[in-house]
Amino acid sequence: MSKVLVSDSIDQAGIDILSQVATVDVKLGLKPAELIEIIGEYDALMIRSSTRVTQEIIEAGTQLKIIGRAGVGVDNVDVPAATRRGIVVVNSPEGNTIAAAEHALAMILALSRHIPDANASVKRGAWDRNSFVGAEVYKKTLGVVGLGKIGSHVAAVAKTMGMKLLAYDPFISTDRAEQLGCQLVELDLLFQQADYITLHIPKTPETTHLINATTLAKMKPTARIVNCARGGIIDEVALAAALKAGKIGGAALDVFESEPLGESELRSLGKEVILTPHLGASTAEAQVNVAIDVAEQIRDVLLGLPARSAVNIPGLGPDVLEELKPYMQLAETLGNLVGQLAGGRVEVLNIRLQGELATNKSQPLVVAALKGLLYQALRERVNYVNASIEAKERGIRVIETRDASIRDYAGTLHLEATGTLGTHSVTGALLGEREIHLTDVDGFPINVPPSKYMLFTLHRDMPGIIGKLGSLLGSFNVNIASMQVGRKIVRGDAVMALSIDDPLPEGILEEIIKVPGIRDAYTVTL
Ligand SMILES: NC(=O)C1=CN([C@@H]2O[C@H](COP(=O)(O)OP(=O)(O)OC[C@H]3O[C@@H](n4cnc5c(N)ncnc54)[C@H](O)[C@@H]3O)[C@@H](O)[C@H]2O)C=CC1
Ligand SMILES: O=C(O)C(=O)COP(=O)(O)O
Repeated sequence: MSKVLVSDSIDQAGIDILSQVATVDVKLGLKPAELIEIIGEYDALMIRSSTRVTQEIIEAGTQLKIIGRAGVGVDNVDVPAATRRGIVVVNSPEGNTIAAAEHALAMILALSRHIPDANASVKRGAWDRNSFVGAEVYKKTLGVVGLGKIGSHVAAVAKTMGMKLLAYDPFISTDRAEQLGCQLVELDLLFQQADYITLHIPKTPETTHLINATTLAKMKPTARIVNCARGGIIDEVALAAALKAGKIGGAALDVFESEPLGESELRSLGKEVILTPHLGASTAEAQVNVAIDVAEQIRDVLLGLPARSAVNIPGLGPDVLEELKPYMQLAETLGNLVGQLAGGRVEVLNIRLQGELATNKSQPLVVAALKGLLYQALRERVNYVNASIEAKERGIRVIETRDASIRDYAGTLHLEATGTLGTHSVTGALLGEREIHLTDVDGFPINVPPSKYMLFTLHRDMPGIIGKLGSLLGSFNVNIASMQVGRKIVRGDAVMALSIDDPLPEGILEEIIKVPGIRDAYTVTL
């Protein structure tokens, strides 16, 4: 019989499901060393946010087949390490959406009416009505950062309270935002105009310390900020300083850079600050939902069936996978590339299967292309199972075509993304030992294997331009691994594709665009 270790507090409904197929041990509050010592005995690990599943733990889990996160965020799991070891990581993407959204809404109202401090004062025996005069949310502006599942529900409820809604989410279409009654705006405008700011984004390298001394300085002195998403999106030291200096009006935090919250200036602040111990998902309903959702997936995987919300393994049959895997990798790379060239909010994705590929099953390739396209928005949380739904929810229209007559390579895949910043296209093929090659960028023929860090320029084909770009990159200590120019006519427009050894330093793109003859430049990380 399989063995499952439950190392965080999970609703009994989940334990009951697991017990149908496995011996279940519930061991809460294990220290990392204790977990490492025992994890080798288990086939599955079920957790919430308290257990940190590090690479060391994953490597000690020699029998592990699945890690189930009874909740949304998998940032406490080293997903790449699990993937490398072939361990499926599953979560419950929707089980606690309402709970987290309602907690954020409760925070907005509690901040506005000083409910926690007023309550504490009455319980101390006082009857002080003057210290707790609040503010109404009616007709105030709410800035929603991240208009995904939780952000959308917050927006819908806030709308019914009479709030004006601004939203920032570079991966959501204008149509989708409008359906929710939100005006999509740039982040700076949201910071300047919002009376309330609520964060509903994942923690990624781009969102870490998104709220810092500089962005706090842009907010109204009365602005109140709520974080029920992830600790670390707000720089807590900068927030405490801004609150003390009266640069913003208030803050309500459910999540912290380090949990449990240790020594913190935030604890010493008054009624303008509300702190809760990561309670967003802690409702009876959500805990039943996530426990059942994840326990069912653990049960299925232990029985050899696919999981419905795997964050790291395709939910496709092994036969299809074997045959299409190299093309799926091609589709995913092209999706990721064209999404970055398009610059964020893609509204239409055209996928054309060309040559021999035109007779193939297209669905897995479409899903893989969407997974690549959404990677910048969702990171490890987008997978082959959820990519189509996630794209649909973001209002991305997918158009699929086939053209067997295009025969410059055996089979090529062509992706064209149209977004708010224009249209870009890429084509790729598999060459030799199934090696991915880019064969066209924005209509210009090239032939380069993609690399982790790349720079593309659109320029006029004229003498000296390559040298100028090379010297400019050299002056920023950027090492070029390979370079190729694609052009249609001599001295006409051309595309340059450069593979570089490291990410491009900040500020250099602006310098590149200033080089005479260069019209545009894009940097991508694949
Ligand atoms: N406090 C708690 O107990 C809970 C916290 N959470 C957290 O709430 C957050 C949101 O969860 P969901 O709505 O379920 O996720 P979701 O994936 O449905 O939505 C996230 C949204 O953020 C957007 N986004 C990604 N990068 C962005 C960026 N740089 N700038 C602006 N928008 C960006 C995405 O396009 C997406 O629409 C996650 O961090 C999750 O871990 C979730 C449940 C409970
Ligand atoms: O689902 C999430 O992302 C959460 O943050 C909830 O965390 P928890 O399961 O309550 O420890």
